[in-house]
Amino acid sequence: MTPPRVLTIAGSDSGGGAGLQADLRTLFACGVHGTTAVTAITVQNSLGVTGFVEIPPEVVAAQIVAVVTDIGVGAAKTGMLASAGIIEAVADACDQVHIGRSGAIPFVVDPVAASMHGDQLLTDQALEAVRTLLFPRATLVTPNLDEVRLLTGIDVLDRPRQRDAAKALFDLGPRWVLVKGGHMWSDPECLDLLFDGEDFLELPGPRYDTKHTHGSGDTLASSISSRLARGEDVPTAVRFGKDFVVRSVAASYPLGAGVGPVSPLWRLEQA
Ligand SMILES: Nc1ncnc2c1ncn2[C@@H]1O[C@H](COP(=O)(O)OP(=O)(O)OP(=O)(O)O)[C@@H](O)[C@H]1O
Ligand SMILES: Cc1ncc(COP(=O)(O)O)c(N)n1
Repeated sequence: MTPPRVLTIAGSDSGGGAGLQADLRTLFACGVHGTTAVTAITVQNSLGVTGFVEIPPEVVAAQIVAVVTDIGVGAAKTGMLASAGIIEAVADACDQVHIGRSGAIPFVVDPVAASMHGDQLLTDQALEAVRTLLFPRATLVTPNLDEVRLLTGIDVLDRPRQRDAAKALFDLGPRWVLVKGGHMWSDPECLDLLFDGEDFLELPGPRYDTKHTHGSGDTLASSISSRLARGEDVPTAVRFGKDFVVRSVAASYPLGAGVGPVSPLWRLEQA
């Protein structure tokens, strides 16, 4: 039987820890067929990103239309989008194939701005395109605290500010906001906060003492997308994703001389 399908619109990480490689690994472990619209090719290893080339915007758009019109899609997610030109092309292509709030297909926007080493993966000019073109189309946005600061100017240092940030992000137009708490270094837990414009849902989790968390954001957004593609509602899919990423951080491993990746392989070992 054909499994559910999820489209990831993301960059390639040559080290295999994050980006579309992490997405495909996670989708496979979640029993979903993953398709890709590649946005950029990074030169990357466990020590960081030393460069990237962008894929021409029209080629990114053509990949989206090609896979959705033939293979179909139950949910789509974004990762690294690199430039305003690519974001504009993604927004147009998504409208064309009914991905996002105006269409029927759930759209998870992970507004990746930088790698965990601090290497920039999105131009400064593109932030405005994320705000005005992507957020209003999104079913769910999943920023980390650095991305929250870039998008809203709010420096989240504690849980009350995390709530303020969720409200400010909701005002940009997404249906749901998930403010991830992995970068709230003073917190002994990793608390992610889901907001629908009225109610908050707290998703507490442990903070494992490991530096090997490369790809945790991609793993979270992809595992959530895998459940949205099965027709689950957002809170149910987000609860699944949080549990999935926590287990994947617990199963992370060292790789190279720097930061190793989280691993969704625990799920296959359980099968
Ligand atoms: N050390 C940790 N132990 C357990 N869970 C973690 C840890 N670090 C992050 N997480 C969880 O992983 C997910 C991603 O969190 P984070 O806030 O780090 O996003 P991110 O910066 O986009 O991830 P990354 O840049 O590492 O891909 C969240 O659900 C967060 O709570
Ligand atoms: C191609 C690509 N996409 C996303 C990330 C973010 O992942 P992380 O924050 O773990 O470095 C990355 N490093 N590379």
